[in-house]
Amino acid sequence: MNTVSLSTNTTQKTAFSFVPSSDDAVIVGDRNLTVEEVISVARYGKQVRLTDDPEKLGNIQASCDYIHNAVESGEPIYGVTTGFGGMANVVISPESATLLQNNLMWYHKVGAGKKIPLVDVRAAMLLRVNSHISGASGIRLEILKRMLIFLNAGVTPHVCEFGSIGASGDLTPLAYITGALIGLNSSYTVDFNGEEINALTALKKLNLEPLHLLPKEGLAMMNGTSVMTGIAANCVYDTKNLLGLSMAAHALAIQGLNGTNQSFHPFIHKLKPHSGQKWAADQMLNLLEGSQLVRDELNGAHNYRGKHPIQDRYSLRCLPQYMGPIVDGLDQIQKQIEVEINSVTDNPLIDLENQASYHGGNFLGQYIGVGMDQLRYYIGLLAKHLDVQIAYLVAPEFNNGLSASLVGNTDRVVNMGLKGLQITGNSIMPLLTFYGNSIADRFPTHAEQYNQNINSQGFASANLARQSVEIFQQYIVIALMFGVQSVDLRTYKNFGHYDARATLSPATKDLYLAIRNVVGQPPSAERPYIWDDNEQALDEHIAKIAIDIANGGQIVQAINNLLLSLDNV
Ligand SMILES: O=C(O)/C=C/c1ccncc1
Repeated sequence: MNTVSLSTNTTQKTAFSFVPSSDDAVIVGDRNLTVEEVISVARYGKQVRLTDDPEKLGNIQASCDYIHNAVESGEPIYGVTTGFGGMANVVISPESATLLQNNLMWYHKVGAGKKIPLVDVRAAMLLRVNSHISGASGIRLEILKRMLIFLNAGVTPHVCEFGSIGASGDLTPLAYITGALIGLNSSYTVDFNGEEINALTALKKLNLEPLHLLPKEGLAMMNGTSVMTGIAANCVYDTKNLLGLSMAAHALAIQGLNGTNQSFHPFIHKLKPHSGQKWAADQMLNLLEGSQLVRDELNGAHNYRGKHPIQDRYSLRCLPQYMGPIVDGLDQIQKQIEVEINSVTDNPLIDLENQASYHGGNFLGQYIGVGMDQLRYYIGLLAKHLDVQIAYLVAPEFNNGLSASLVGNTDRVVNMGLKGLQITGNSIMPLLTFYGNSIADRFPTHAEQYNQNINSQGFASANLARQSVEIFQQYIVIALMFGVQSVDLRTYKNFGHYDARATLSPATKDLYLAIRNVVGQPPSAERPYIWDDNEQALDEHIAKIAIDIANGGQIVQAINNLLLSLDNV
Protein backbone atom coordinates (compact mmCIF):
# COMPACT_ATOMS: atom_id res chain seq x y z
CA MET A 1 0.00 0.00 0.00
CA ASN A 2 1.31 3.45 -0.78
CA THR A 3 1.63 5.78 2.14
CA VAL A 4 0.41 9.28 2.54
CA SER A 5 3.12 11.83 3.00
CA LEU A 6 2.59 14.49 5.60
CA SER A 7 4.28 17.82 5.82
CA THR A 8 7.22 17.62 8.18
CA ASN A 9 6.22 20.31 10.64
CA THR A 10 2.81 18.92 11.49
CA THR A 11 1.13 15.65 12.23
CA GLN A 12 -2.21 16.90 10.94
CA LYS A 13 -3.60 14.95 8.04
CA THR A 14 -4.65 18.12 6.23
CA ALA A 15 -1.33 17.92 4.43
CA PHE A 16 -2.45 14.80 2.60
CA SER A 17 -0.82 14.14 -0.71
CA PHE A 18 -2.52 11.76 -3.06
CA VAL A 19 -0.64 8.77 -4.42
CA PRO A 20 -2.87 6.31 -6.31
CA SER A 21 -2.46 2.78 -5.00
CA SER A 22 -1.89 -0.15 -7.33
CA ASP A 23 -3.68 -2.55 -4.97
CA ASP A 24 -7.02 -4.00 -6.05
CA ALA A 25 -9.79 -1.44 -6.11
CA VAL A 26 -12.49 -1.15 -3.48
CA ILE A 27 -15.82 -1.98 -5.07
CA VAL A 28 -18.87 0.01 -4.02
CA GLY A 29 -22.15 -1.85 -4.10
CA ASP A 30 -21.16 -5.50 -3.94
CA ARG A 31 -21.09 -5.75 -0.16
CA ASN A 32 -20.79 -3.62 2.95
CA LEU A 33 -17.73 -1.41 3.30
CA THR A 34 -15.55 -1.62 6.40
CA VAL A 35 -13.72 1.14 8.26
CA GLU A 36 -10.50 -0.41 6.99
CA GLU A 37 -11.61 -0.05 3.36
CA VAL A 38 -12.67 3.53 3.91
CA ILE A 39 -9.22 4.28 5.30
CA SER A 40 -7.51 2.56 2.37
CA VAL A 41 -9.30 4.90 -0.03
CA ALA A 42 -9.30 8.06 2.06
CA ARG A 43 -5.67 7.95 3.17
CA TYR A 44 -3.83 5.52 0.96
CA GLY A 45 -5.18 6.34 -2.48
CA LYS A 46 -6.82 3.00 -3.13
CA GLN A 47 -8.90 3.22 -6.32
CA VAL A 48 -12.67 2.80 -6.18
CA ARG A 49 -15.00 1.17 -8.71
CA LEU A 50 -18.76 0.80 -8.84
CA THR A 51 -20.37 -2.60 -8.82
CA ASP A 52 -21.28 -3.91 -12.26
CA ASP A 53 -24.33 -5.70 -10.90
CA PRO A 54 -26.96 -4.78 -13.53
CA GLU A 55 -29.82 -4.94 -11.03
CA LYS A 56 -28.16 -2.47 -8.64
CA LEU A 57 -27.27 -0.11 -11.46
CA GLY A 58 -30.78 -0.46 -12.93
CA ASN A 59 -32.35 0.45 -9.60
CA ILE A 60 -30.42 3.68 -9.49
CA GLN A 61 -31.93 4.73 -12.82
CA ALA A 62 -35.36 3.45 -11.73
CA SER A 63 -35.27 5.67 -8.64
CA CYS A 64 -34.55 8.66 -10.89
CA ASP A 65 -37.47 7.64 -13.14
CA TYR A 66 -39.73 7.47 -10.09
CA ILE A 67 -38.89 11.08 -9.20
CA HIS A 68 -39.23 12.23 -12.79
CA ASN A 69 -42.74 10.73 -13.01
CA ALA A 70 -43.75 12.16 -9.65
CA VAL A 71 -42.75 15.67 -10.72
CA GLU A 72 -44.53 15.28 -14.09
CA SER A 73 -47.72 14.21 -12.41
CA GLY A 74 -47.53 16.98 -9.81
CA GLU A 75 -47.36 14.56 -6.91
CA PRO A 76 -46.59 16.26 -3.58
CA ILE A 77 -43.26 14.91 -2.31
CA TYR A 78 -41.22 16.71 0.32
CA GLY A 79 -38.20 18.52 -1.05
CA VAL A 80 -39.07 17.60 -4.63
CA THR A 81 -42.27 19.53 -5.12
CA THR A 82 -42.12 21.45 -1.84
CA GLY A 83 -39.77 23.88 -0.17
CA PHE A 84 -37.28 22.64 2.39
CA GLY A 85 -37.44 21.99 6.11
CA GLY A 86 -39.68 24.37 8.02
CA MET A 87 -40.78 25.79 4.65
CA ALA A 88 -42.06 22.45 3.39
CA ASN A 89 -45.52 23.97 3.12
CA VAL A 90 -44.37 25.92 0.04
CA VAL A 91 -45.60 24.24 -3.14
CA ILE A 92 -43.00 23.99 -5.91
CA SER A 93 -44.25 23.69 -9.47
CA PRO A 94 -42.75 21.14 -11.90
CA GLU A 95 -41.12 24.05 -13.74
CA SER A 96 -39.26 25.16 -10.60
CA ALA A 97 -38.31 21.67 -9.39
CA THR A 98 -34.84 21.78 -10.96
CA LEU A 99 -34.13 25.30 -9.78
CA LEU A 100 -35.11 24.22 -6.24
CA GLN A 101 -32.32 21.65 -6.13
CA ASN A 102 -29.65 23.92 -7.53
CA ASN A 103 -30.70 26.73 -5.21
CA LEU A 104 -30.25 24.39 -2.23
CA MET A 105 -26.50 24.69 -2.57
CA TRP A 106 -26.62 28.46 -2.61
CA TYR A 107 -28.30 29.01 0.71
CA HIS A 108 -26.11 26.34 2.26
CA LYS A 109 -22.93 28.01 1.07
CA VAL A 110 -22.49 29.29 4.58
CA GLY A 111 -19.53 27.31 5.95
CA ALA A 112 -17.29 28.96 8.52
CA GLY A 113 -13.88 28.31 10.01
CA LYS A 114 -10.93 26.31 8.78
CA LYS A 115 -10.96 23.63 6.10
CA ILE A 116 -11.34 20.10 7.40
CA PRO A 117 -8.63 17.57 6.44
CA LEU A 118 -8.76 16.20 2.91
CA VAL A 119 -8.77 12.62 4.16
CA ASP A 120 -12.08 13.31 5.89
CA VAL A 121 -13.61 14.74 2.72
CA ARG A 122 -12.36 11.77 0.71
CA ALA A 123 -13.96 9.40 3.21
CA ALA A 124 -17.18 11.43 2.97
CA MET A 125 -17.30 11.18 -0.85
CA LEU A 126 -16.82 7.42 -0.73
CA LEU A 127 -19.61 7.11 1.84
CA ARG A 128 -21.96 9.28 -0.21
CA VAL A 129 -21.55 7.00 -3.23
CA ASN A 130 -21.97 3.96 -1.01
CA SER A 131 -25.19 5.41 0.37
CA HIS A 132 -26.62 6.17 -3.06
CA ILE A 133 -25.76 2.78 -4.49
CA SER A 134 -28.86 1.31 -2.82
CA GLY A 135 -31.08 2.97 -5.39
CA ALA A 136 -33.36 4.62 -2.84
CA SER A 137 -32.21 8.20 -3.38
CA GLY A 138 -33.18 9.23 -6.92
CA ILE A 139 -29.78 10.44 -8.05
CA ARG A 140 -28.14 9.77 -11.41
CA LEU A 141 -25.38 7.23 -11.81
CA GLU A 142 -23.45 9.95 -13.60
CA ILE A 143 -23.08 11.88 -10.33
CA LEU A 144 -21.89 8.78 -8.46
CA LYS A 145 -19.34 8.11 -11.20
CA ARG A 146 -18.20 11.68 -10.94
CA MET A 147 -17.49 11.27 -7.23
CA LEU A 148 -15.34 8.27 -8.07
CA ILE A 149 -13.51 10.22 -10.76
CA PHE A 150 -12.70 12.84 -8.13
CA LEU A 151 -11.58 10.21 -5.63
CA ASN A 152 -9.49 8.25 -8.09
CA ALA A 153 -7.75 11.36 -9.39
CA GLY A 154 -7.07 12.89 -5.96
CA VAL A 155 -9.42 15.83 -6.43
CA THR A 156 -10.96 16.87 -3.12
CA PRO A 157 -13.49 19.64 -2.51
CA HIS A 158 -12.77 22.06 0.31
CA VAL A 159 -15.18 21.77 3.24
CA CYS A 160 -15.34 24.03 6.32
CA GLU A 161 -15.35 22.93 9.95
CA PHE A 162 -18.56 24.75 10.96
CA GLY A 163 -22.00 24.66 9.40
CA SER A 164 -23.66 21.36 10.28
CA ILE A 165 -25.83 20.54 13.28
CA GLY A 166 -26.00 16.94 12.18
CA ALA A 167 -29.78 16.99 11.97
CA SER A 168 -30.78 17.08 8.32
CA GLY A 169 -27.39 15.48 7.89
CA ASP A 170 -24.35 17.52 7.00
CA LEU A 171 -26.18 19.91 4.66
CA THR A 172 -23.56 22.63 4.43
CA PRO A 173 -20.47 20.40 4.32
CA LEU A 174 -22.10 18.29 1.63
CA ALA A 175 -23.13 21.43 -0.25
CA TYR A 176 -19.42 22.20 -0.69
CA ILE A 177 -18.78 18.71 -2.04
CA THR A 178 -21.80 18.89 -4.35
CA GLY A 179 -21.09 22.40 -5.59
CA ALA A 180 -17.55 21.41 -6.53
CA LEU A 181 -18.64 18.16 -8.12
CA ILE A 182 -21.12 19.79 -10.47
CA GLY A 183 -19.14 23.01 -10.92
CA LEU A 184 -21.92 25.24 -9.62
CA ASN A 185 -19.62 28.22 -9.91
CA SER A 186 -16.00 29.20 -9.51
CA SER A 187 -16.30 30.05 -5.81
CA TYR A 188 -16.22 26.33 -4.99
CA THR A 189 -12.64 25.20 -4.65
CA VAL A 190 -10.85 21.88 -4.59
CA ASP A 191 -7.47 20.45 -3.78
CA PHE A 192 -6.26 19.07 -7.10
CA ASN A 193 -3.39 16.82 -6.15
CA GLY A 194 -1.96 19.41 -3.82
CA GLU A 195 -2.91 22.47 -5.83
CA GLU A 196 -5.82 24.71 -4.78
CA ILE A 197 -7.96 25.51 -7.84
CA ASN A 198 -11.57 26.43 -8.48
CA ALA A 199 -14.12 23.78 -9.30
CA LEU A 200 -14.69 24.88 -12.90
CA THR A 201 -10.98 24.66 -13.70
CA ALA A 202 -10.88 21.29 -11.97
CA LEU A 203 -13.73 19.97 -14.10
CA LYS A 204 -11.95 21.13 -17.27
CA LYS A 205 -8.78 19.37 -16.22
CA LEU A 206 -10.82 16.22 -15.67
CA ASN A 207 -12.59 16.62 -19.05
CA LEU A 208 -15.93 16.99 -17.33
CA GLU A 209 -18.73 19.47 -18.04
CA PRO A 210 -20.60 21.34 -15.28
CA LEU A 211 -23.83 19.57 -14.37
CA HIS A 212 -27.29 20.81 -13.42
CA LEU A 213 -28.95 18.87 -10.66
CA LEU A 214 -32.32 17.30 -11.46
CA PRO A 215 -35.25 17.11 -9.02
CA LYS A 216 -34.31 15.40 -5.72
CA GLU A 217 -30.60 15.27 -6.58
CA GLY A 218 -29.60 18.20 -4.37
CA LEU A 219 -31.32 16.63 -1.39
CA ALA A 220 -29.91 13.22 -2.28
CA MET A 221 -26.41 14.68 -2.15
CA MET A 222 -26.76 16.95 0.86
CA ASN A 223 -29.23 15.25 3.17
CA GLY A 224 -26.92 12.74 4.81
CA THR A 225 -24.41 11.82 7.47
CA SER A 226 -21.47 11.11 5.18
CA VAL A 227 -19.10 13.85 6.31
CA MET A 228 -19.40 13.25 10.05
CA THR A 229 -19.24 9.50 9.41
CA GLY A 230 -16.14 9.89 7.26
CA ILE A 231 -14.47 11.84 10.04
CA ALA A 232 -15.64 9.24 12.57
CA ALA A 233 -14.17 6.40 10.49
CA ASN A 234 -10.80 8.14 10.45
CA CYS A 235 -11.03 8.81 14.19
CA VAL A 236 -11.95 5.28 15.23
CA TYR A 237 -9.12 3.90 13.10
CA ASP A 238 -6.60 6.22 14.73
CA THR A 239 -8.00 5.62 18.19
CA LYS A 240 -7.59 1.88 17.84
CA ASN A 241 -3.93 2.43 16.95
CA LEU A 242 -3.63 4.66 19.99
CA LEU A 243 -5.31 2.07 22.19
CA GLY A 244 -2.73 -0.46 20.97
CA LEU A 245 0.10 1.94 21.64
CA SER A 246 -1.31 2.64 25.10
CA MET A 247 -1.25 -1.07 25.89
CA ALA A 248 2.32 -1.26 24.65
CA ALA A 249 3.32 1.83 26.67
CA HIS A 250 1.87 0.14 29.76
CA ALA A 251 3.80 -3.02 28.95
CA LEU A 252 7.01 -0.98 28.85
CA ALA A 253 6.11 0.74 32.12
CA ILE A 254 5.31 -2.56 33.83
CA GLN A 255 8.71 -3.86 32.78
CA GLY A 256 10.33 -0.60 33.89
CA LEU A 257 8.65 -0.92 37.27
CA ASN A 258 9.51 -4.62 37.62
CA GLY A 259 5.79 -5.39 37.91
CA THR A 260 4.28 -8.85 38.09
CA ASN A 261 2.48 -10.73 35.34
CA GLN A 262 0.29 -12.48 37.91
CA SER A 263 -2.51 -9.90 37.72
CA PHE A 264 -3.10 -10.93 34.11
CA HIS A 265 -3.50 -14.63 34.91
CA PRO A 266 -6.33 -16.10 32.79
CA PHE A 267 -7.87 -17.64 35.92
CA ILE A 268 -8.72 -14.18 37.24
CA HIS A 269 -10.30 -12.98 34.01
CA LYS A 270 -12.23 -16.17 33.37
CA LEU A 271 -14.08 -15.30 36.56
CA LYS A 272 -15.07 -11.86 35.24
CA PRO A 273 -15.32 -12.59 31.56
CA HIS A 274 -16.03 -9.23 29.94
CA SER A 275 -14.59 -9.53 26.46
CA GLY A 276 -12.58 -6.28 26.61
CA GLN A 277 -11.13 -7.18 30.01
CA LYS A 278 -10.14 -10.64 28.79
CA TRP A 279 -8.58 -9.16 25.68
CA ALA A 280 -6.56 -6.69 27.75
CA ALA A 281 -5.33 -9.40 30.14
CA ASP A 282 -4.44 -11.80 27.30
CA GLN A 283 -2.64 -9.08 25.39
CA MET A 284 -0.74 -7.98 28.45
CA LEU A 285 0.45 -11.56 28.93
CA ASN A 286 1.54 -11.63 25.26
CA LEU A 287 3.26 -8.28 25.62
CA LEU A 288 5.17 -9.41 28.72
CA GLU A 289 5.93 -12.99 27.75
CA GLY A 290 9.67 -13.72 27.78
CA SER A 291 10.56 -10.49 29.56
CA GLN A 292 13.41 -10.63 32.04
CA LEU A 293 12.23 -7.43 33.67
CA VAL A 294 8.90 -8.54 35.14
CA ARG A 295 8.28 -10.69 38.19
CA ASP A 296 7.23 -13.93 36.56
CA GLU A 297 4.62 -15.16 39.02
CA LEU A 298 2.09 -16.93 36.84
CA ASN A 299 2.59 -20.03 38.97
CA GLY A 300 0.97 -18.24 41.91
CA ALA A 301 4.18 -17.31 43.71
CA HIS A 302 4.18 -14.15 45.79
CA ASN A 303 6.94 -13.35 48.16
CA TYR A 304 7.41 -10.52 50.68
CA ARG A 305 9.13 -7.63 48.95
CA GLY A 306 10.69 -5.66 51.80
CA LYS A 307 9.29 -2.15 51.88
CA HIS A 308 7.31 -2.75 48.69
CA PRO A 309 3.72 -4.05 48.83
CA ILE A 310 3.37 -7.74 48.03
CA GLN A 311 1.03 -6.97 45.14
CA ASP A 312 1.24 -4.21 42.53
CA ARG A 313 -0.59 -0.89 42.66
CA TYR A 314 -3.89 -0.55 40.78
CA SER A 315 -2.60 1.08 37.61
CA LEU A 316 -0.73 -2.20 37.01
CA ARG A 317 -2.83 -4.77 38.84
CA CYS A 318 -6.24 -3.55 37.62
CA LEU A 319 -5.18 -2.72 34.08
CA PRO A 320 -7.49 -5.25 32.38
CA GLN A 321 -10.45 -4.19 34.50
CA TYR A 322 -9.80 -0.52 33.67
CA MET A 323 -9.12 -1.08 29.97
CA GLY A 324 -11.95 -3.53 29.40
CA PRO A 325 -14.85 -1.11 29.03
CA ILE A 326 -12.74 1.14 26.79
CA VAL A 327 -11.91 -1.77 24.51
CA ASP A 328 -15.53 -2.95 24.38
CA GLY A 329 -16.76 0.61 23.93
CA LEU A 330 -14.50 1.29 20.96
CA ASP A 331 -15.57 -1.97 19.39
CA GLN A 332 -19.20 -0.95 19.75
CA ILE A 333 -18.48 2.47 18.25
CA GLN A 334 -16.76 0.89 15.26
CA LYS A 335 -19.73 -1.42 14.69
CA GLN A 336 -22.11 1.53 14.77
CA ILE A 337 -19.93 3.52 12.40
CA GLU A 338 -19.91 0.58 10.01
CA VAL A 339 -23.70 0.43 10.04
CA GLU A 340 -23.81 4.16 9.34
CA ILE A 341 -21.24 3.79 6.54
CA ASN A 342 -23.54 1.30 4.84
CA SER A 343 -26.78 3.20 5.37
CA VAL A 344 -28.96 5.29 3.11
CA THR A 345 -29.17 8.61 4.90
CA ASP A 346 -31.21 11.02 2.79
CA ASN A 347 -34.91 11.88 2.67
CA PRO A 348 -37.37 11.08 1.20
CA LEU A 349 -36.44 7.49 0.41
CA ILE A 350 -37.76 5.69 -2.64
CA ASP A 351 -39.25 2.21 -2.33
CA LEU A 352 -39.03 0.91 -5.89
CA GLU A 353 -40.82 -2.34 -5.21
CA ASN A 354 -43.93 -0.58 -3.99
CA GLN A 355 -43.47 2.49 -6.15
CA ALA A 356 -43.74 4.67 -3.07
CA SER A 357 -41.60 7.19 -1.26
CA TYR A 358 -41.41 7.81 2.47
CA HIS A 359 -40.69 10.91 4.49
CA GLY A 360 -38.30 10.12 7.34
CA GLY A 361 -35.05 11.18 8.95
CA ASN A 362 -32.14 8.77 8.41
CA PHE A 363 -29.92 11.82 8.16
CA LEU A 364 -30.04 12.43 11.91
CA GLY A 365 -26.46 11.71 12.95
CA GLN A 366 -27.14 10.68 16.52
CA TYR A 367 -25.11 7.48 16.32
CA ILE A 368 -22.11 9.52 15.27
CA GLY A 369 -22.79 12.33 17.76
CA VAL A 370 -23.05 9.96 20.70
CA GLY A 371 -20.36 7.62 19.36
CA MET A 372 -17.80 10.41 18.96
CA ASP A 373 -18.71 11.78 22.40
CA GLN A 374 -17.92 8.34 23.77
CA LEU A 375 -14.74 8.04 21.73
CA ARG A 376 -13.41 11.27 23.20
CA TYR A 377 -14.40 10.14 26.68
CA TYR A 378 -12.49 6.88 26.19
CA ILE A 379 -9.44 8.79 24.95
CA GLY A 380 -9.59 10.83 28.17
CA LEU A 381 -9.66 7.62 30.21
CA LEU A 382 -6.70 6.19 28.30
CA ALA A 383 -4.74 9.39 28.88
CA LYS A 384 -5.56 9.44 32.61
CA HIS A 385 -4.19 5.92 33.01
CA LEU A 386 -0.96 6.77 31.18
CA ASP A 387 -0.53 9.89 33.29
CA VAL A 388 -0.76 7.75 36.42
CA GLN A 389 1.84 5.33 35.06
CA ILE A 390 4.24 8.19 34.33
CA ALA A 391 3.74 9.58 37.83
CA TYR A 392 4.49 6.11 39.20
CA LEU A 393 7.70 5.85 37.15
CA VAL A 394 9.19 9.17 38.27
CA ALA A 395 8.66 8.79 42.01
CA PRO A 396 11.59 7.02 43.71
CA GLU A 397 9.30 6.24 46.67
CA PHE A 398 7.28 3.94 44.43
CA ASN A 399 9.26 3.04 41.33
CA ASN A 400 11.06 0.01 42.75
CA GLY A 401 14.54 1.44 42.72
CA LEU A 402 14.73 3.66 39.64
CA SER A 403 16.14 7.18 39.84
CA ALA A 404 13.99 10.25 40.51
CA SER A 405 12.43 11.51 37.25
CA LEU A 406 14.31 8.68 35.53
CA VAL A 407 17.57 10.64 35.47
CA GLY A 408 20.16 8.73 33.41
CA ASN A 409 23.49 9.98 34.75
CA THR A 410 22.90 10.56 38.46
CA ASP A 411 26.54 11.64 38.94
CA ARG A 412 25.85 14.85 37.03
CA VAL A 413 23.89 16.53 39.83
CA VAL A 414 22.23 19.13 37.61
CA ASN A 415 20.44 16.43 35.60
CA MET A 416 16.67 16.53 36.13
CA GLY A 417 15.95 13.73 33.66
CA LEU A 418 12.39 13.50 32.36
CA LYS A 419 10.95 16.09 34.74
CA GLY A 420 10.13 18.59 32.00
CA LEU A 421 8.71 15.86 29.81
CA GLN A 422 6.33 14.82 32.56
CA ILE A 423 5.10 18.37 32.92
CA THR A 424 4.42 18.56 29.18
CA GLY A 425 2.43 15.38 29.60
CA ASN A 426 0.59 16.92 32.54
CA SER A 427 -0.27 19.88 30.31
CA ILE A 428 -1.87 17.58 27.75
CA MET A 429 -3.74 15.03 29.84
CA PRO A 430 -6.32 17.45 31.30
CA LEU A 431 -7.15 18.61 27.78
CA LEU A 432 -8.01 15.07 26.83
CA THR A 433 -10.37 14.49 29.74
CA PHE A 434 -11.84 17.94 28.99
CA TYR A 435 -12.44 16.86 25.39
CA GLY A 436 -14.27 13.88 26.88
CA ASN A 437 -17.22 16.18 27.57
CA SER A 438 -20.30 15.51 25.52
CA ILE A 439 -21.69 17.77 22.82
CA ALA A 440 -24.61 15.67 21.56
CA ASP A 441 -26.65 16.72 24.58
CA ARG A 442 -26.11 20.45 23.94
CA PHE A 443 -28.13 21.73 21.06
CA PRO A 444 -29.99 24.67 19.69
CA THR A 445 -33.64 23.80 20.27
CA HIS A 446 -34.91 26.43 17.89
CA ALA A 447 -32.93 25.20 14.91
CA GLU A 448 -34.33 25.93 11.48
CA GLN A 449 -37.82 27.29 12.28
CA TYR A 450 -38.25 24.63 14.93
CA ASN A 451 -38.11 21.92 12.23
CA GLN A 452 -34.67 20.53 13.16
CA ASN A 453 -35.63 20.89 16.83
CA ILE A 454 -33.80 17.72 17.71
CA ASN A 455 -30.29 17.48 16.33
CA SER A 456 -27.24 15.34 16.89
CA GLN A 457 -24.31 17.76 16.73
CA GLY A 458 -22.65 14.73 15.14
CA PHE A 459 -20.42 16.81 12.86
CA ALA A 460 -19.20 18.92 15.78
CA SER A 461 -18.70 15.79 17.87
CA ALA A 462 -16.66 14.19 15.09
CA ASN A 463 -14.57 17.32 14.57
CA LEU A 464 -13.85 17.41 18.31
CA ALA A 465 -12.93 13.74 18.15
CA ARG A 466 -10.37 14.49 15.44
CA GLN A 467 -8.85 17.17 17.67
CA SER A 468 -8.79 14.79 20.60
CA VAL A 469 -7.08 12.11 18.49
CA GLU A 470 -4.44 14.59 17.34
CA ILE A 471 -3.75 15.71 20.90
CA PHE A 472 -3.59 12.11 22.09
CA GLN A 473 -1.08 11.36 19.34
CA GLN A 474 1.20 13.85 21.07
CA TYR A 475 0.47 12.49 24.51
CA ILE A 476 1.19 8.85 23.72
CA VAL A 477 4.64 9.91 22.53
CA ILE A 478 5.47 11.13 25.99
CA ALA A 479 4.25 7.91 27.61
CA LEU A 480 6.38 5.89 25.18
CA MET A 481 9.49 7.97 25.88
CA PHE A 482 9.02 7.32 29.59
CA GLY A 483 8.57 3.63 28.86
CA VAL A 484 11.81 3.43 26.87
CA GLN A 485 13.89 5.24 29.47
CA SER A 486 12.44 3.16 32.28
CA VAL A 487 13.28 -0.19 30.69
CA ASP A 488 16.85 0.93 30.06
CA LEU A 489 17.24 1.94 33.70
CA ARG A 490 15.60 -1.26 34.92
CA THR A 491 17.93 -3.30 32.70
CA TYR A 492 20.89 -1.57 34.30
CA LYS A 493 19.55 -2.08 37.79
CA ASN A 494 18.92 -5.78 37.28
CA PHE A 495 21.64 -6.74 34.77
CA GLY A 496 24.34 -4.05 34.94
CA HIS A 497 24.01 -2.74 31.37
CA TYR A 498 21.59 -0.45 29.56
CA ASP A 499 20.71 -2.42 26.44
CA ALA A 500 17.07 -3.39 26.96
CA ARG A 501 17.06 -5.36 23.71
CA ALA A 502 18.46 -8.23 25.75
CA THR A 503 15.90 -8.05 28.55
CA LEU A 504 12.59 -6.90 27.07
CA SER A 505 9.84 -9.26 26.01
CA PRO A 506 10.00 -10.04 22.28
CA ALA A 507 6.61 -8.32 21.80
CA THR A 508 7.83 -5.00 23.18
CA LYS A 509 11.37 -5.17 21.78
CA ASP A 510 10.21 -4.25 18.26
CA LEU A 511 8.40 -1.21 19.55
CA TYR A 512 11.40 -0.20 21.66
CA LEU A 513 13.69 -0.52 18.65
CA ALA A 514 11.30 1.40 16.39
CA ILE A 515 11.24 4.32 18.83
CA ARG A 516 15.02 4.34 19.22
CA ASN A 517 15.30 4.21 15.46
CA VAL A 518 12.86 7.06 14.84
CA VAL A 519 14.73 9.35 17.24
CA GLY A 520 18.03 8.30 15.68
CA GLN A 521 19.49 6.88 18.85
CA PRO A 522 20.12 3.12 18.78
CA PRO A 523 20.29 1.18 22.05
CA SER A 524 23.63 0.70 23.72
CA ALA A 525 24.93 -1.25 26.71
CA GLU A 526 26.88 1.81 27.87
CA ARG A 527 24.10 4.34 28.26
CA PRO A 528 20.32 4.55 28.53
CA TYR A 529 18.11 6.44 26.08
CA ILE A 530 18.62 9.67 28.04
CA TRP A 531 21.91 10.08 29.93
CA ASP A 532 22.72 13.77 30.34
CA ASP A 533 19.99 16.41 29.90
CA ASN A 534 22.06 18.55 27.55
CA GLU A 535 22.77 15.80 25.02
CA GLN A 536 19.50 15.95 23.12
CA ALA A 537 16.57 18.24 22.40
CA LEU A 538 13.62 16.16 23.55
CA ASP A 539 11.09 18.31 21.69
CA GLU A 540 12.64 17.07 18.45
CA HIS A 541 12.20 13.51 19.62
CA ILE A 542 8.55 14.22 20.47
CA ALA A 543 7.93 15.63 16.99
CA LYS A 544 9.64 12.72 15.20
CA ILE A 545 7.77 10.07 17.15
CA ALA A 546 4.43 11.89 16.76
CA ILE A 547 4.82 12.13 12.99
CA ASP A 548 5.68 8.45 12.73
CA ILE A 549 2.59 7.56 14.74
CA ALA A 550 0.25 9.85 12.78
CA ASN A 551 1.59 8.28 9.59
CA GLY A 552 1.08 4.73 10.83
CA GLY A 553 4.86 4.32 10.50
CA GLN A 554 7.29 1.85 12.04
CA ILE A 555 6.17 2.49 15.61
CA VAL A 556 2.60 1.51 14.77
CA GLN A 557 3.80 -1.38 12.58
CA ALA A 558 5.76 -2.70 15.55
CA ILE A 559 2.52 -3.52 17.38
CA ASN A 560 0.74 -4.94 14.37
CA ASN A 561 -0.12 -8.27 16.02
CA LEU A 562 -1.68 -6.50 18.95
CA LEU A 563 -3.71 -4.30 16.61
CA LEU A 564 -4.88 -7.29 14.58
CA SER A 565 -6.08 -8.97 17.77
CA LEU A 566 -8.41 -6.00 18.32
CA ASP A 567 -10.53 -7.29 15.43
CA ASN A 568 -11.41 -10.35 17.53
CA VAL A 569 -12.19 -8.85 20.90
O1 LIG B 1 -36.95 18.56 7.18
C1 LIG B 1 -36.18 17.99 6.37
O2 LIG B 1 -36.33 16.82 6.05
C2 LIG B 1 -35.05 18.74 5.79
C3 LIG B 1 -34.73 19.98 6.16
C4 LIG B 1 -33.90 20.84 5.39
C5 LIG B 1 -33.70 22.13 5.84
C6 LIG B 1 -32.96 22.99 5.12
N1 LIG B 1 -32.41 22.67 3.95
C7 LIG B 1 -32.58 21.42 3.50
C8 LIG B 1 -33.31 20.49 4.18
